Amino acid sequence: MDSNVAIGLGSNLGLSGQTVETALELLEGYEGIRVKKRSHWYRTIPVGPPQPDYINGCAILEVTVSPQSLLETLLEIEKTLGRVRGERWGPRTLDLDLLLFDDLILNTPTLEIPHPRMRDRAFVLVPLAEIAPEWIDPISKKAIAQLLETIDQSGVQKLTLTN
Ligand SMILES: Nc1ncnc2c1ncn2[C@@H]1O[C@H](COP(=O)(O)OP(=O)(O)OP(=O)(O)O)[C@@H](O)[C@H]1O
Ligand SMILES: Nc1nc2c(c(=O)[nH]1)N=C(CO)CN2
Repeated sequence: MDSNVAIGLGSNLGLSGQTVETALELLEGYEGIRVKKRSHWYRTIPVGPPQPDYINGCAILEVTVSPQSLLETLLEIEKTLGRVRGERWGPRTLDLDLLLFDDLILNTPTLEIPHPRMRDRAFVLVPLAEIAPEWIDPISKKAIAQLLETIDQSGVQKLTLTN
């Protein structure tokens, strides 16, 4: 059975625009993963310690793999594209977050779904609302478009030259 998954992509080191594009291409190359929809890319003000602006976006995948297996794939792509783990919420060449997996709620030591911080993050909700405004977050029971209404979006700016 196919599952619908939302992921978030982010980068603020190196050639960020290229890196996030390549991440989507690599994902398409995996058995059991298809990229169904993608948002525009956005320039976003960093949340956390002072660091360069990010490029952020979201994609909807159709998958036949398990949540854990998908997480492993995301971590593998982060590694392939040069991510070195630094400080928490610090700069990175690529960050791939698993945001939503159907209407699943999962809490394991290595994987939490929905992503626990997605509801507070304009850099997630703005691109996600572009491609999945009606998707209901199973924790808050609110649609993504509704969650977006409650947060400050001023740090998120659509990039018009790409995508
Ligand atoms: N929904 C999820 N998506 C991605 N990683 C997750 C998720 N839930 C738990 N993790 C775990 O979080 C670990 C560390 O993630 P990471 O270093 O990307 O955190 P971060 O990007 O600094 O912070 P944040 O999670 O706030 O975006 C991953 O190795 C993974 O095991
Ligand atoms: N704007 C923005 N800020 C961040 C981001 C991100 O992707 N975009 N990721 C972080 C670590 O998860 C910390 N801060």
